[in-house]
Amino acid sequence: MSNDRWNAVDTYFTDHLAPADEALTAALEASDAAGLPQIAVAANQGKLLHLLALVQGARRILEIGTLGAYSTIWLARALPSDGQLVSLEYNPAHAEVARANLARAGLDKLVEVRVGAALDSLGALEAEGAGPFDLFFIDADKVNNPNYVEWAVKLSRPGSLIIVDNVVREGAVADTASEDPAVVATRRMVELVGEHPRLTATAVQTVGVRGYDGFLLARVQG
Ligand SMILES: C[S@@+](CC[C@H](N)C(=O)[O-])C[C@H]1O[C@@H](n2cnc3c(N)ncnc32)[C@H](O)[C@@H]1O
Ligand SMILES: [Mg+2]
Repeated sequence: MSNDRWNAVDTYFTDHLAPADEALTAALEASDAAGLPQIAVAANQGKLLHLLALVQGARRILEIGTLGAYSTIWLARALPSDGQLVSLEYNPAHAEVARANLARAGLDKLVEVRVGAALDSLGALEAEGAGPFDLFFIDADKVNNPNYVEWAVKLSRPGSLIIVDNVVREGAVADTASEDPAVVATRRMVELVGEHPRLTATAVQTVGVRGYDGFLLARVQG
């Protein structure tokens, strides 16, 4: 089946179930204008994040990898008015675009974008006694995915959800011989999750406007 077919189906679903609005469109346009890479989640994936946060009744969300805050907007829109989302971003230029996009979306009071290497910010969050978070969206440098999952468990409560994006690596995740650091780390993360005594999880392959990919969903048990 061709990418054209995947795109057409994604567009059909998105038009009917996850239509763009002014703030989402403006966020993507501002991200493009600032030269950010076009690697945000697709609209229907953003809506899935939104729905997962709603189903979870999430009040506190931690995102690792902000880019222009497109996924952040979908997630933050599921929060109650006293909710909080912390999004960790390494690149100050990305964070600047993200903050402007969040302000335009009216979400700047709910969302804090923290600049720095996520591993440093996660340490700082723990030291501050932040958490527990109800939902984690991990979508940054893939080589650190095992570390990010460990941190998510540390900052979780029983029942927290952990979503890890882009786990398929164009199918290479099943390649035991791959030496690609992102693939090796993703495999380590999947196996860590599978063996973790406090996690129950699955992973799903997806196709669509972002090509062939997939995500992992885990729940922290008691
Ligand atoms: C795939 S993009 C995030 C996309 C965003 N979640 C969305 O779907 O709209 C990954 C982001 O992670 C950031 N990043 C890369 N390494 C990082 C690190 N060590 N700590 C924090 N952020 C990092 C990149 O600068 C980039 O903005
Ligand atoms: Mg992603």
